[in-house]
Amino acid sequence: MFLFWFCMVFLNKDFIPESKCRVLKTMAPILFNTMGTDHSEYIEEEEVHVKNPHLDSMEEDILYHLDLGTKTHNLPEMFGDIKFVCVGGSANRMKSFAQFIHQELGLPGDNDDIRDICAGTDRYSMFKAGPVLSISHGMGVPSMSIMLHELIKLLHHARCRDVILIRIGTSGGVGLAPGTVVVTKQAVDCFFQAQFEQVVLGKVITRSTELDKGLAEELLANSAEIPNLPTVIGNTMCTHDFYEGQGRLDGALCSFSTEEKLEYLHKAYDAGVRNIEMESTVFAAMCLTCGLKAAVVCVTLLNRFEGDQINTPHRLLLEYQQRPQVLVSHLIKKRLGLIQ
Ligand SMILES: O=P(O)(O)O[C@H]1O[C@H](CO)[C@@H](O)[C@H]1O
Ligand SMILES: O=c1cc[nH]c(=O)[nH]1
Repeated sequence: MFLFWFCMVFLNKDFIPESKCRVLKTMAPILFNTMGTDHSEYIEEEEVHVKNPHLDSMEEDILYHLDLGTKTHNLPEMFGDIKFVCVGGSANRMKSFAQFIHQELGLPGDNDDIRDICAGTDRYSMFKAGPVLSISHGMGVPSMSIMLHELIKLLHHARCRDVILIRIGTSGGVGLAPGTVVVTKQAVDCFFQAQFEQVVLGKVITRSTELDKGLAEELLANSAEIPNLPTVIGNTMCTHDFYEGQGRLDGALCSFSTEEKLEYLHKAYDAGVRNIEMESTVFAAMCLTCGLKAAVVCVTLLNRFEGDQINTPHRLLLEYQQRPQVLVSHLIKKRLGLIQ
């Protein structure tokens, strides 16, 4: 009880500077986690909700594709302090993001020592830097969905609280200059609807893909504080294919004309779509259902009104990929009170 009142007094904004207050507020749930459950009466914290009644009766939960489990690993000890989870398609990108954020947060130790927590499987890669978890999800909805099932259970078993999830990805731009960062307003399907359809036992279940508005606005406001980071807010279309599914003329198959392609992309633009990628709807839907605040931040690699092939030099592509990382790192540092 002493610890509780100590923290309540100490977290009072009038008592200490705002920057320190934010760091302590971030740490407070970790302190409170060690104190039993009654603190929830006093401090509002968002738990990670799994929506599966069967989980409670399972003696052990094996997170097969992450090579982790509730009996083999002490998940609260390994992950209980996680506050930010960043996900992206490629293992290398997520490793360099973990190294980058390690450096940006001024964490102790050498960022070359950051190891892949999921090294026992080659399905996904996961890296931890202080309160930040960085995980790869592969390409497409099924790959993202499997990773998210296991990640959300992991956060639940680890008793994490107040976690936000951000996808940092790449995309095709619609009417935007290559290199523009798009903060997603709404994740929409290929009919421009803000919904995700999952077939369960032969029936279609439709889930909302609403993202956290406050978080998207915060990211957009943060982008204005960073030089050379052209950023817009707009809808992101999620497709189940990179080629025909995104109206490309350069796949192994193509059943439409250039005019039909452009007509579709213009319709998408008129519906508010500013970029196209392949995971945002399932990401948004699963996070929303489980009470997790989520955002999607993708850089555009090309303007789809002008072409389909990604012929940007490799060096420039790498620089573009870093832009969502720079923006998200800025947000994390601000939230932790490390910058004003
Ligand atoms: O840049 P990432 O996160 O890999 O995502 C985008 O790139 C892949 C296609 O090249 C798709 O997975 C698409 O969503
Ligand atoms: O055009 C693009 C570029 C990256 N990722 C996509 O899904 N589409």
